[in-house]
Amino acid sequence: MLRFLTAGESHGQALVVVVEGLPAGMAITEEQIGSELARRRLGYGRGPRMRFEQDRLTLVGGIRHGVTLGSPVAIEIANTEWPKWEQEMSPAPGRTEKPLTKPRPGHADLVGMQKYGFDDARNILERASARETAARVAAGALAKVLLAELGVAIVSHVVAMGPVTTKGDRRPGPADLEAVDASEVRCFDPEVEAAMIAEIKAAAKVGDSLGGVVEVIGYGVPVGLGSHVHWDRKLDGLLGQAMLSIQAVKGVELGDGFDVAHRRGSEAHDPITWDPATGYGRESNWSGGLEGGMTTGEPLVARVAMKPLSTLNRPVLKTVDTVTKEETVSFKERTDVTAVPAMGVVAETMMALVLAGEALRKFGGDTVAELRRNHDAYVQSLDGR
Ligand SMILES: Cc1cc2nc3c(=O)[nH]c(=O)nc-3n(C[C@H](O)[C@H](O)[C@H](O)COP(=O)(O)O)c2cc1C
Ligand SMILES: C=C(O[C@@H]1CC(C(=O)O)=C[C@@H](OP(=O)(O)O)[C@H]1O)C(=O)O
Repeated sequence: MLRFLTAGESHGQALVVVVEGLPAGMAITEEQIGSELARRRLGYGRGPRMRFEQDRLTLVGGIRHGVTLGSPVAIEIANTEWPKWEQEMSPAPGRTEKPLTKPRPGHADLVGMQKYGFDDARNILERASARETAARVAAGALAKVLLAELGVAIVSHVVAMGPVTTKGDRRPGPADLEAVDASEVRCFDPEVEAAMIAEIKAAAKVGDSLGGVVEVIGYGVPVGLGSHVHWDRKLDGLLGQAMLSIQAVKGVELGDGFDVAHRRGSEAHDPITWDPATGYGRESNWSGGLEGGMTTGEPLVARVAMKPLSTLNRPVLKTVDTVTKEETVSFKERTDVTAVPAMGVVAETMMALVLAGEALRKFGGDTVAELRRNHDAYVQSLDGR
């Protein structure tokens, strides 16, 4: 079993993540984690904060001389902006002189203030903020290393930015990841990429924000991760929860998802094939690599929809001042216009963490060699089955 916990506030001193359940003997470098963190910060439309703030990484425990020990791995991501925020975010008793009292519609501000009994929205938004996803991505980097040992690779790309969508259904493979990363919007098609950038520019010009859709694909996933036997073991359910836990994600589609609902059964299910050399296969992959809550061995495909960000650079969204109860508007001078490309990297992370957890559940092992041996023996045993 793989567990992880994150802690820390957006403008706090640091984020911390503890990952428990990784086998011993996994080779891990700070650079691997750092490069995943860097990928998450990128993307056209990200706000100014991404330019001046840096993630300062420290491997606190669980890794010695570049190898996991089998003990919990603890990672700290220090915030280089902390000196500027030390007073505002101090854990010592005291109060901020000016509490934030104009909650933004669509953010966690108002409901959080009501639920947790605060009169300062900062007590809520600091934790609701997607800065927390940096800690998840650090954990996801470890999960990706584990999955690579089993021949699993995860790729994501942006398929919609606001109204601009990709044409056709060409999917990047593992070898295309570098090309996708080289795109400022993580879109595989240069023509559509240009239209997406134009759309972001247009939204930014009028102080508005954009959402979009990302496709995440898991390659090399073995047959039989997840299970049909109980609701909370179904991989579709685990993936749905993991993706929907990402800030501003409002929809998840597995395989052809909503589209299959409009087809007849004869055009909705992937015909099963048999090849003496490669065993069972599917003629198509409308199911997105999932049947009965288990992976089929076909690419695992999830599409993840993000709403337009709720902080706007233009004062248009109506709200109420929680002190005076007077109508006012919510706006801020600094926000991302869109974070869809960054969300794609977070979605890869969530798929990696779910798959790594299920791989450990199925194959077990205290060392990575044991995990690999168990995996390979199982894959071998499928020969002809
Ligand atoms: C990578 C990433 C960056 C985000 N950046 C912003 C932002 O700059 N401004 C904003 O209002 N929301 C941003 N969000 C979304 C908010 O964190 C999110 O809407 C908020 O926590 C409320 O949660 P909910 O939308 O899931 O209900 C971002 C989300 C992600 C995944
Ligand atoms: C800091 C990150 O994302 C932040 C997520 C976020 C939000 O409301 O979720 C709002 C923005 O922060 P601020 O309002 O301070 O400019 C983003 O920059 C990050 O991803 O590392």
